Amino acid sequence: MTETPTGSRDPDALVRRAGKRADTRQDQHFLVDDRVLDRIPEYAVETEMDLAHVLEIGGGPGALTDRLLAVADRVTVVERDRDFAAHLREEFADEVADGRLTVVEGDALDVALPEFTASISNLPYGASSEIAFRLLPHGRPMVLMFQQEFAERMAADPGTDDYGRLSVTAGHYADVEVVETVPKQAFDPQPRVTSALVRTTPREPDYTVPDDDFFMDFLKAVFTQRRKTMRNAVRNTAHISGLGDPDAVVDAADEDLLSARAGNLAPADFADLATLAYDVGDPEA
Ligand SMILES: C[S@@+](CC[C@H](N)C(=O)[O-])C[C@H]1O[C@@H](n2cnc3c(N)ncnc32)[C@H](O)[C@@H]1O
Repeated sequence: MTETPTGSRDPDALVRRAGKRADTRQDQHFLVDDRVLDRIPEYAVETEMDLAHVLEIGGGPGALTDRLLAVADRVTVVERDRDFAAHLREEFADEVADGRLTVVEGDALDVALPEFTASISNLPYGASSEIAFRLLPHGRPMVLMFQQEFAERMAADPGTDDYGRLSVTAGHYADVEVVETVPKQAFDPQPRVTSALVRTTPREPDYTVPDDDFFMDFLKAVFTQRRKTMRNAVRNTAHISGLGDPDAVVDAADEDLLSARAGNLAPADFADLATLAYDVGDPEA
């Protein structure tokens, strides 16, 4: 335990007190740059995120946990590594005793998640996509660290090289912005690639879809063949192939969409086509 006030623990000292070498096969790359660590909660505070109960995935030695405890009423941290989970309980024993910190030892893809008001995490990159798509449907604002390339694809606009299925699926749940790129040197051990912080602001989509699962399947099918026109992209996909049938009755607006390529369509366009596919395709096929 330490007497250091919450929010100013030295990240290197935390790593030493954790008494464990980072295992990069477990995605253990720890943030050791105080300036980056201090800015992360700021991205939440400046947009007035509700910090009543912050969920952190992957606490590690606890440098970010420490910053979160300084701004949040309550924090739950999920950590898969048993030794780091034990270290977090010891390092923040006062906050655990006060009920301000809960340490859940387990895999973020499996454990029951608490009701949280925001998530702020430096994600394990090996599972960052799965974890993000487990969190996004909760409809809470988030500040998350990803590999830069992934972050840029998530935030990309239609018509850009980075725009793809990831942009549309993430954008289905939230507005996504890259707020900062983070160099490798901010971590120890350093990851192989540059990182980036993403802020997500949940919103209801400005379109409707037949159902979310069908929409996600539809996007997967059309982006697998992103260089083809939509009509050709759906032709070999059994349950939506009715849409690619030249005899299918579609109105002029949808005809235009079917002649376009996925990379140039906006989310609302995909929603229109998914609705049409739902109506003309054979869901049993
Ligand atoms: C990139 S480190 C971040 C650690 C710390 N938050 C920081 O910023 O320095 C990711 C952490 O997630 C943990 N982790 C890896 N995979 C996990 C999973 N599937 N579920 C929960 N924690 C995981 C690792 O043990 C590691 O402590």
